[in-house]
Amino acid sequence: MTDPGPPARGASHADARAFILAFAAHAGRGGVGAVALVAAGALLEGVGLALLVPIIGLILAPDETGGWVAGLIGGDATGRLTLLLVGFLGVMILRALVLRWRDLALFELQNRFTLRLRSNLVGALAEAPWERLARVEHARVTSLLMADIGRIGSAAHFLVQSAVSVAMLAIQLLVALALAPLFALFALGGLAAATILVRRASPNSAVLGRRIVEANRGLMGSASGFLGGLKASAAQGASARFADEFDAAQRGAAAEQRRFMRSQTNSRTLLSIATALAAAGVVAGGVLAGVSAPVLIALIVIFARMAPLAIQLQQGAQQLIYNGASYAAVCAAEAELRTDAPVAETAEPPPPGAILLERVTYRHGVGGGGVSGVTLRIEPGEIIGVAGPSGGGKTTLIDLISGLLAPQSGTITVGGVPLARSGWGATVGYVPQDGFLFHDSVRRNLSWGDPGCDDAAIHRALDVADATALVARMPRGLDTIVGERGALLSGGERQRLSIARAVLGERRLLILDEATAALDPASEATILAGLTALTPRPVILIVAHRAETLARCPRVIRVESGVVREEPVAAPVR
Ligand SMILES: Nc1ncnc2c1ncn2[C@@H]1O[C@H](COP(=O)(O)OP(=O)(O)OP(=O)(O)O)[C@@H](O)[C@H]1O
Repeated sequence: MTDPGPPARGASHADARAFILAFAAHAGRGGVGAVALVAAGALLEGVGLALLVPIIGLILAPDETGGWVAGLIGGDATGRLTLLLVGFLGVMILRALVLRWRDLALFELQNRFTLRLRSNLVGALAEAPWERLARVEHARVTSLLMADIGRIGSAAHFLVQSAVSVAMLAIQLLVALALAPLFALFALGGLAAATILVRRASPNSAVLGRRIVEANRGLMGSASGFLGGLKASAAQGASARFADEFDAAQRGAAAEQRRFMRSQTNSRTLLSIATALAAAGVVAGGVLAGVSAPVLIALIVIFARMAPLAIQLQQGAQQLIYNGASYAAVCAAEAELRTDAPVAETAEPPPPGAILLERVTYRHGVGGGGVSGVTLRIEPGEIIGVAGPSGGGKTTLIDLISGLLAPQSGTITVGGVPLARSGWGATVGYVPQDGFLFHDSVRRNLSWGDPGCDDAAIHRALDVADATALVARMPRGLDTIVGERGALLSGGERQRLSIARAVLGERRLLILDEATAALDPASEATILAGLTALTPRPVILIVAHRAETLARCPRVIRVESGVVREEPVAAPVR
């Protein structure tokens, strides 16, 4: 996921169009039901408005007979008025119920749309090949998942509200046309002219929308950069600089939002004035043309209802275009993560047997580092030290063996079967140098590696990792919270808990990537002895720079300049 670059000044409404099409496709049959409810709500609104004319007529002139009401209902004026009011009430109650169902149905559509977008993006992250995942900017993902999908939710809300407004406006216009066609057309023309004027006067909402996507990302980047290096920032007195940077990013984002808000409020003010003028024109014209009082009052009621709807429609369209930029950003990120290359996936772990690399080459796209022509056979249960200078290719080799990277040429098989990521991945335990603990209890941190495990299994794993005494000393034992990234523990303690987590579950490959570097030699020896005693014992790959760590391995390979060779072993494992 690389930077899409600054927004173009001439950004069109393509983002919003793509969003509307996607939303319509997503809505499917549920959308048809919602549209039917929108139409029914609008129809009932129209019936209610149409009933106003005879009701007002009967109130103003109860003695006048005639009209379709008398023909249809008959009886005296009071009886007719009572019946009309009951009918009006019935229509309004039904309308209220239909609007309730409509709003629930529309909410469901909106909600499912954003849920699906979020799941798709997370799914793309989960399925992305490691080489793409390694390039992902965390702040961008956080910003997409939170800020942008939130904005897409708003866009979906404005889209459905706009659909409702269009339906309501259409029916009100029909009623107005039936009552006084000339005045209705006049009011419509006035509104259309005002809308065009407003559009011309507003800045490009699509451009503003793209800018706010960037601004939010900057904000998230600033926060995650600081939180990622919390200790270094505090120790080096950089916290104040972070606060300044964050403030600047925040002010940038607020300025973009303010620009959009100004444009929204300006257009709302213009439209409010235009609709007031149109209403005044209708009343003045109606009086001059001698339109009857009931019709005039009904027209005023209708226009009073149309004006806010027209404003809502215009504002909704602006919001839609503004927030459509977030939809484009989420789609772009998902497309970058997904690959067309077929990935060898199977839920089945490979059969027992040796791990075999034959003439395996992998070169990273940028810089060309990696490994070349590696041929290596690893028997089940072997313990192998992986040595070599920094940048020599150790991690690349480990990532190939764990299935994170697929060879660009050559083959990797396990038990004679080509490596497939998911089935093999579930049997791999990986411990990085800095451990990896999240802000939760020891128990939850450990069982993350094997969700179904019980406390007895956790205690066995703690034994292997020489961490039983450590957890016993903790104030709440397995329920003790370890802090964000294990900040409440020492480096060595973090490593021990990470090792305990990695050995939980049935592992066939255990990778310790500088995972004992923060431990004293005695603890390291205890842990390696515990790992050696595991039954069945997984293949254990120990990436290390320390000679004494490598000296504990019965076999050592050296990875240098991307080439792998066997290293003479100095001492047997103890
Ligand atoms: N994702 C990547 N994109 C581009 N180049 C990479 C990537 N990962 C590693 N490299 C390059 O590949 C080469 C081998 O890196 P690798 O991480 O495998 O070395 P290493 O032996 O594990 O180093 P260290 O001991 O410092 O961790 C290096 O030149 C490195 O810069």
